[in-house]
Amino acid sequence: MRVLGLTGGIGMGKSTVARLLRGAGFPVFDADAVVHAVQAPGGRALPAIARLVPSSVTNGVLDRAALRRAVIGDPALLAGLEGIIHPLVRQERARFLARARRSGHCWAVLDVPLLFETGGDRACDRVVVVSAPVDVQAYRVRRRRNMAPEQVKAVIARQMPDREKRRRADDVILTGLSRADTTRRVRRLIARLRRADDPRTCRRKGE
Ligand SMILES: CC(C)(COP(=O)(O)OP(=O)(O)OC[C@H]1O[C@@H](n2cnc3c(N)ncnc32)[C@H](O)[C@@H]1O)[C@@H](O)C(=O)NCCC(=O)NCCS
Ligand SMILES: Nc1ncnc2c1ncn2[C@@H]1O[C@H](COP(=O)(O)OP(=O)(O)OP(=O)(O)O)[C@@H](O)[C@H]1O
Repeated sequence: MRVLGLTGGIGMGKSTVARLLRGAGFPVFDADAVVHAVQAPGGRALPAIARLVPSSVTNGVLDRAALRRAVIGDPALLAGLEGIIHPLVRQERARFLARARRSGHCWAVLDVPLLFETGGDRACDRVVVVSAPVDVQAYRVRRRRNMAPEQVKAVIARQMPDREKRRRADDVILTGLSRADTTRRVRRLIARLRRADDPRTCRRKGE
């Protein structure tokens, strides 16, 4: 089995590409979903987050917007939060890869926003970077989330610059045009991935 890393800056269209790959039968690990799960009521990260930023947790429920406000612009606090979250994400990722390997898939996809920043690309055979022009990125993030422009800037500043990600990528999927165009680009990517599959060693169940 080979591992395909999928990454890109906030709002670049990564989740959209992940959905298309999942729809084509690829097992996809969603790091953001793991972050959300460990931060949900009863989640494994909650006690430590409540100690780190006490005002963000009330009656066992995390206020993500409050946590975001607290950590954005406070690098030490964000590093503390990442220190809580990233080991849990790594654990879940290992479980996911073991499962995908056991079931004999040709490819497993790791959808991780901070793939390069956390060295996760070292576990990948290929890395796909999802990218769009910066003005499209800013527009999407503003429209979808209730985030002030300076918060958007702070998140983007924390992430590796898009051009650096594209430089390190094996494939780049541009999402600045229509959704139909994004879908076509992902189809072409899937065809490239499958060309190198060896049906004697893996299966394409549903893929
Ligand atoms: C700061 C938090 C509370 C904000 O929550 P919110 O619901 O507003 O955003 P969400 O979790 O959906 O993240 C949206 C996007 O923000 C970006 N982002 C999130 N965390 C980080 C980070 N630590 N550094 C850089 N970008 C980040 C990613 O592009 C991500 O896709 C949350 O993102 C969090 O707990 N982050 C720390 C964990 C982390 O490093 N996550 C990144 C994925 S491994
Ligand atoms: N051609 C396109 N391709 C991909 N996404 C598009 C396109 N046109 C508009 N969008 C929209 O852009 C937004 C951002 O896409 P998506 O949620 O996939 O990004 P993301 O990189 O996962 O973002 P985040 O890091 O914020 O979770 C979505 O609302 C999506 O519907």
